[in-house]
Amino acid sequence: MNKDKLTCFALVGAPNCGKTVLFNGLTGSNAKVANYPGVTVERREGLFVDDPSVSIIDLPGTYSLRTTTLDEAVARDEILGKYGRKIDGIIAVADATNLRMTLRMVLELKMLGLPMVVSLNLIDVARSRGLTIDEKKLSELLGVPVLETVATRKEGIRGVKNAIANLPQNSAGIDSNQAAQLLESLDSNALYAQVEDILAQTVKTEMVMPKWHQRLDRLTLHPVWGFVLLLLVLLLVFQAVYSWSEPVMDFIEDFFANLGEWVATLMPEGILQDLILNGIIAGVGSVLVFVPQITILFAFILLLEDSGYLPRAAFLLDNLLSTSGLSGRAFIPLLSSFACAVPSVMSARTIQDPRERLVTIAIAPILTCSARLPVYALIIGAVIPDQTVWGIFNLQGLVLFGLYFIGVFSAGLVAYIMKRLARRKGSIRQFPLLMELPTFRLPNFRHIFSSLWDKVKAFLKRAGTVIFALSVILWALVTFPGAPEGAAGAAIDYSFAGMLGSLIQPIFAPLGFTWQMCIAMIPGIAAREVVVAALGTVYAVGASGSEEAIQNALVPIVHEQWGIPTALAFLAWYVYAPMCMATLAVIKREVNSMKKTLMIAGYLFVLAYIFSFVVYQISIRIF
Ligand SMILES: Nc1nc2c(ncn2[C@@H]2O[C@H](COP(=O)(O)OP(=O)(O)OP(=O)(O)O)[C@@H](O)[C@H]2O)c(=O)[nH]1
Ligand SMILES: [Mg+2]
Repeated sequence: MNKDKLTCFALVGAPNCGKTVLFNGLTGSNAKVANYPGVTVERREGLFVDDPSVSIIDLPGTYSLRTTTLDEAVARDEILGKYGRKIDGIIAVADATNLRMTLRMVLELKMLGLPMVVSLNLIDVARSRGLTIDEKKLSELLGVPVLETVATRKEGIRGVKNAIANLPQNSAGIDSNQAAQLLESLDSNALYAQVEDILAQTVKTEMVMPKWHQRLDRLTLHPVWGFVLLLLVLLLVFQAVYSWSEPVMDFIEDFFANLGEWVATLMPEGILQDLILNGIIAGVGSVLVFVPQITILFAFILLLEDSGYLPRAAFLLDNLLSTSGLSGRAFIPLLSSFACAVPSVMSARTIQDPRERLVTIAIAPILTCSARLPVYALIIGAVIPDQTVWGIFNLQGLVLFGLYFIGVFSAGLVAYIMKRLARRKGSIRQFPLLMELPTFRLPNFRHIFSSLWDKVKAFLKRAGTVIFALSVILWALVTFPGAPEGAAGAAIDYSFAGMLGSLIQPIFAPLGFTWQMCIAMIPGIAAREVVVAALGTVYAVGASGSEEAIQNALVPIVHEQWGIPTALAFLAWYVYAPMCMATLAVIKREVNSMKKTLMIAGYLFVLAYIFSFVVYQISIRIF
């Protein structure tokens, strides 16, 4: 269908009131949802399930149409039709637990004169806290349909769908200049008075927070115990990533070893067998082994996101972050970089101050993303003994925690240095952290399982596509051309990859990197976890017999061939290495400057080199 002919309805409302859950329900999409403000930062469009001639647009949350941050501006501009799309109507989502905050926006929207329905969402939470709202009266006062909904349980969605179907489909729209002027001329005091008046007539009882909620709030925001709790939570996550994943990882490893042996008995020796065994199984298998760890990490991130704990941690860290020139506002974008730097760089749009936003974007790639987990896990598995320390901690888990900590610490340090530089230029402005604290909620397990499955599926899909393809290409590069007749060295030395590796290796020799590592780092530019797959392929082909290659998983190879200093230097390299095309591309898009992007990539590269060099030089003297 021609896009211009679609009727467009936009979902508008305060942050964290459930717009995206509703959007997913109305369009059958699965956009990201989490329990903190500022999750959606870009517009997203989907077709209405009941009527494909209607398009629904999900927008970032905004408290008012007069806005300050980039993500909020997206919402306002969309409504005003500045993106060239006329909006035919508004689905306003109101947070029933916090009507005061939401109503002002609803009134502003009403002034624009667009057809509108109001979804009074989170009504389950409001009720459980003893709040009663007279929905009929509210609808009467606002002059638009108001429907109670529990978006997460799809309650009341039918009503919203019907109301949408009954909206006039081709409204005249609004004149964006006129609307902008109208918004400018609004009298805030009069609006507030109107909100209070509506509240007085519709809200019958006060909301009482349950005791457990108050206690949990006090604990999580406590200046000392709050930190202890945060530390314990993080420690638990890394311990779990290690200890809980072990049995499944062993199982997957065995599975690929058996698969390899089985394939070897099925096929005659030769080039095809070599491709399947050493190219595909060694490459893809060595990455798939990490699925359990990634799953556990994501499960924890999702749990933390859904419970309402994260923004409290942001408040706790506001002071600490401010010493480095950032505010608690940077916390959530930065936290999401533990999953991946790409959404993290995008969610920096919620930061008002442009400089703070740039700094946040610049340090996001230092924080350990989940694609680095396989690299860390491989090397830790090879050089750090699997011991219990102080009775409860797994040493490998502790080292992993340490690596994450180095990431966090370095990010803080870099931000601090950037702040000093900025101050010299006299351009620092700090906005206090003003963020709505969402209420704690029992995580919605259906949502967690389905999001988790989406993430795991995405990882598997990458293994089946990008990683598969790169493994095959790399296999070809390490296999051809074959060794000349009567050659003395190993065949791989004469291959294209061998030649390329020896060419690059001198640059990395001071860091103790072998040429195999240099080769593996090249496809790793596409995505960090590919490094592990590439190492799998390079070492499998390099091994003398295919039998040996199948049985030798990567861990013992690294253990025997690299030596501790090289392994540690490689770990150090990956703490900073800017080698991820997707991140650089999104940084380029968000900062909109090639120069800044190159500067960010450059400083990360230099840091990686220096840190790795220092680690190598120190450890060859120790080990
Ligand atoms: N109990 C309950 N939880 C809900 C309801 N609607 C949404 N949620 C939860 O509220 C949180 C926020 O939902 P989102 O859909 O991400 O909110 P949003 O309005 O899109 O937020 P932003 O994109 O940040 O503006 C999530 O944790 C949802 O699971 C509801 O009706 N009842
Ligand atoms: Mg959203």
